[in-house]
Amino acid sequence: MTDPLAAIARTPRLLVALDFDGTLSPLVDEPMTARMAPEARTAVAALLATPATSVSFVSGRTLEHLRVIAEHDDTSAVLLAGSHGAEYWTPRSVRAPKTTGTADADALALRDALRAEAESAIADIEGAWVEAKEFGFGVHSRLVDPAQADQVHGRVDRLVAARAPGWRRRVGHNITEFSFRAEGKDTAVRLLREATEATGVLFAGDDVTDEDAIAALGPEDVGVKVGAGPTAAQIRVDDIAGLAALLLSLAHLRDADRE
Ligand SMILES: O=P(O)(O)OC[C@H]1O[C@H](O[C@H]2O[C@H](CO)[C@@H](O)[C@H](O)[C@H]2O)[C@H](O)[C@@H](O)[C@@H]1O
Repeated sequence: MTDPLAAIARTPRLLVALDFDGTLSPLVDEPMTARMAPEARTAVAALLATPATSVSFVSGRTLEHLRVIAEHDDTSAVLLAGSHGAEYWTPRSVRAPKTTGTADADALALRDALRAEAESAIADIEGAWVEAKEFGFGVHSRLVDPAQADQVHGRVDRLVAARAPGWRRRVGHNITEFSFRAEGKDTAVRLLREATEATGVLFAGDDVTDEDAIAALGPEDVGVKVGAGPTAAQIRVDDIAGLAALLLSLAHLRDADRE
């Protein structure tokens, strides 16, 4: 049987698309303090130094927040997809993907109103909080007594179902997210593939929302699941360190193929 890593290493133009939280960065209580693990940082740098290879972070984070936690600036070669594929940043050498979704004044007003209502709905539950996001918001329960977590998410689920039934709902690690934009990480991979003219994509992620991207990969691509849980990925690694080792191997294989 063909080794999927060795096969993708030989693709002429490679895109390595990586989820951020839980994949490159350990999960932490305060989301804005999340940073890439040192071994993940080393592996990303190795891939960026490899010919004909693009690296992208594909995150549910608002683009502005992703740039902070990824310690990313305008000199960076890493492409970014934020808000689950609704926002992009690319270096000057790569044409930025065009999205078709909108954010008109009515949608933004509803976002702000529902976020305030969600905050009121869970205000009595210790540790529960609402993260403001570009196209919606996220409801966090990481710091909530586990016996009350269902209540937190249930209250806001009912609120959004009644007031914004067309919004997209996503579940992740101790979070429920709501967005008036429908893009998913599958959209991100499609648009980034076009932008980078990639002939093959390796996507890695740890959470349910990453499965949108993994399920949409083609036969030439490779999906990597980080940690436990159901997946359509061909490869599973135990944790961030395991992924970093795999990415480093990919960089070495790709370099070796070119010698
Ligand atoms: O797509 P990702 O890069 O994995 O982002 C998904 C969400 O990540 C953040 O929440 C998660 O990480 C937090 C920091 O480690 C953690 O406190 C929280 O429990 C996790 O759900 C982020 O806050 C969300 O906006 C992202 O959508």
